[in-house]
Amino acid sequence: MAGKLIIGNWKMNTRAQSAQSLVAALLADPVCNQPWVGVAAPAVYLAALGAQLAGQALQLSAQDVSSFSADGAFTGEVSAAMLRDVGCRYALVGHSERRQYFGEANPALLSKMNNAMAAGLVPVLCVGETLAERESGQYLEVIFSQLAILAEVSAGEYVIAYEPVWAIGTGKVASLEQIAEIHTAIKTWCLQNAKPSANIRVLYGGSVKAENAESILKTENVDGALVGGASLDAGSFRMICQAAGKLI
Ligand SMILES: O=C(CO)COP(=O)(O)O
Repeated sequence: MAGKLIIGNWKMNTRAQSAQSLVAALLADPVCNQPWVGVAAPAVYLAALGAQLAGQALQLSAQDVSSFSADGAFTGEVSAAMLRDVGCRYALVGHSERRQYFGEANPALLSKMNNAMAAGLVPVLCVGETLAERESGQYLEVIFSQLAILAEVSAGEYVIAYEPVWAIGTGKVASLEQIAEIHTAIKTWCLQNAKPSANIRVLYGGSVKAENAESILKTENVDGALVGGASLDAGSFRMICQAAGKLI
């Protein structure tokens, strides 16, 4: 499938009713009910949304996946097989909020990537530098060290999302030059170092909105977007999908 991939990351938002209403609005809209559009919903709502999305084009994503794969005594964990069982196609891995608040780091993230792919999910590995790392000029080293697990993953399909931490939820968007630089560097790094993926797609995330989506999506080596806040509003998300749809 050529073209863009748009995933809305709802983070820790919605309730059962509002989650189902949001999905119902997206399903009723041919601009959004597309196989290249997905929603990453809270784990507790995935089963209901999976049932709602059965047979539809719109895809379901988890926001995380366990680093443990076998069923067993791992209290609180949700395995890749469980996510697949309720209809997920994607799982975010290593979102900066998971790295920041839950101490997630490369060894566990490698297991998450492998478990997701083994279960038939497409993991979306999130990478990105903090403001301090950008200002110190070390941002490429930081991103390459986060990508390093891709040299070790089992071969399979995965997606990468570049989300500069300083652009998440802040309204500060990376410039198109900054985005092009990093996306090109990520693809070059992957070609040289990563296990081959079916096709390497790099999404941009960080304050993507209806107003800036088209210019970001047109930028060199940007294969889609991971949308936070704007994905909670069907109208805003629709405009982002519309911008992507024009570029397919
Ligand atoms: O973290 C993000 C998506 O995963 C980006 O969030 P915002 O679009 O709210 O900045």
